[in-house]
Amino acid sequence: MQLPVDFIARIQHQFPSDASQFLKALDTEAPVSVRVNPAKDAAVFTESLSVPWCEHGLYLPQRPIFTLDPLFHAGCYYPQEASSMFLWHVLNALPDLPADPVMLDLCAAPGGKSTLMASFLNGRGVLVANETVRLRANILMENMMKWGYGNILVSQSAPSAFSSVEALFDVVVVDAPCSGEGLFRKDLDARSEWSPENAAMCATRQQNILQHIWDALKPGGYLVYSTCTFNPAENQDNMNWLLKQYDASPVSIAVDDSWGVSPIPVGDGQGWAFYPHQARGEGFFIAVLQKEGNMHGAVKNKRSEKMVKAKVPQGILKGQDQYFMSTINQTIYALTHVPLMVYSRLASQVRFIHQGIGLGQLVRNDLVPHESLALSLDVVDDYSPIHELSVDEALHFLRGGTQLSVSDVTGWCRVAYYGVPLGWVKAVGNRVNNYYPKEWRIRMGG
Ligand SMILES: C[S@@+](CC[C@H](N)C(=O)[O-])C[C@H]1O[C@@H](n2cnc3c(N)ncnc32)[C@H](O)[C@@H]1O
Repeated sequence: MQLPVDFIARIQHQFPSDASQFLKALDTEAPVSVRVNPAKDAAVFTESLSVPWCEHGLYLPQRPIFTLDPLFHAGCYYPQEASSMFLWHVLNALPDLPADPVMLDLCAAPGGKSTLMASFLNGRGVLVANETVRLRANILMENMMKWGYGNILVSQSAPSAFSSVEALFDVVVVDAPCSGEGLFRKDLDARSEWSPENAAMCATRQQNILQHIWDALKPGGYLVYSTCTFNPAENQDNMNWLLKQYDASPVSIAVDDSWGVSPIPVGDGQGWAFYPHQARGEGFFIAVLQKEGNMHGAVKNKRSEKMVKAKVPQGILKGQDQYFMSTINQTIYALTHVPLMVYSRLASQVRFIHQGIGLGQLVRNDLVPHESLALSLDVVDDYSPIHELSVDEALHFLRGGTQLSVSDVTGWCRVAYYGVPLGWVKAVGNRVNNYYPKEWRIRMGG
C-alpha cells in the first residue's frame, strides 16, 4: 500500500530538508513496546530496553502474542506505542497539581492513556475515563477494571455531555480522533482511509470537541491535547485557535535532546512532535495549555451525602470504612470520597458504565462477586481462597473452560497466574463454574 500522493506532497512542503528520510522511515518496522503496571508487578520481559520518557515503558525485541499471555489479561501490562507514553513525562512535569487531582480522559478507548493516568494517580484523586463509541467504551471498561484501581469512573458519553459541567477537572486529556498519519507505518488501513478532505474534517471535529470541554476545566487547570498525526491543521493550528478563543497559555515541558522529540511553536510557547526518522516511536503530537486563573482546590458537593448506603458484608476491601456503597441495577459499587464527589457532579449529564470497584450482587446473603473485585488492588488478601494455575490452565480458564482442579476449595475462589488474580470460579461439589465474563474470553487457539 503506497503512501497517498497528496500526503507525500504535503510532507515535502512541511519538511523541505528531510522529507525523504521522513518518508523512508514510514516504510520501516514500527517499534514494539509495552507499559507495565507497577501495582501488579509480575510481568517479566527479558531483553527489553527502557523507554526514556516513561519509567514503566519497555521496548521489546519482537512482538509476542499478547493474547496468549495470562499476565496481559491480569492487567500486569498494556501494549502501548512508545510515543504515547510521553504523556507520563508531561503529567509529571505539570506544576502545582493538587494532591488529589480530578482528571478526565475524554477520548479514552481502548485505554492506553487512561491506564497510564491511573498509574500516575496511583489511587489519588479520580480519573473519569470517557469514550463516546459504545463498543469501544466496553473495551475501555474492561481494560480499566483489569488495571485494578478503585478511583476510576468509566463513562460513555459524547463530549457535549460535559459542556454544562463547570470547573470540575484539574486535568483534561483530549487524545483526539484524528487523520492517523502517525500510524501509517503499522496500520496500512490508515493509509487507505486518508484524504485531504478527511484530514480537514478531523481538524473541525477536534475544535468542536475542545469547545465542548473547555468550561469543565478548572481555572488554572491543564488541557493536554494530543493526536497521532503530523497534520499542522490538527495539531499546532488547533492549539493556536484555542489560544485565540479562550484565556490560556502554553505550558513548557523540559525535554531531553537525546529523545529526538521536535519542538513545535504553539502561541508563545511550544508543543512536541514525534517524527518517525527522529524518535523511537510512532507519529505523535502533544501540547499543554493552562487555563487562566487559580486552581480551585478540592471538589465540593453536598449531594454525595445523600448516596444510598448499601448493606454489604464487612472484610471485602482494605479500609472498607472509607468507602461509600451504592447500588445500580442490583450491583453494589464501592467508591471512595473524591470519586463519589465527582460522580455526584456528573451523574445527571454523563452515562456511567463503571464506577469505583464493582463488588457484586447479593443473592440470598451470598455476594456473587463482580469481575472487577477479583482484579482490584484493594480487595482484602484473604477475602477468598486464591488458586494458582499453570499457563495451560490459565488459558483454559480465560477461554471459559471448567476442567480446573480446584479440589481443595468449596465456594468462591479467585484463580491466579504468577500470584495475580485473573477472575472467579465457584466450586460446587466436584464441579467448577467459570465466572470469567463471556465477552472477555479468548477466542484464539486452544
Ligand atoms: C485516538 S483514539 C483514543 C485512544 C486512547 N486515548 C488510547 O490512548 O488508547 C480517539 C478516540 O476518540 C473517539 N471518538 C471518535 N469520534 C469522536 C467524537 N466525535 N468525539 C469524541 N471522541 C470521539 C474514538 O472512538 C476513539 O476511541
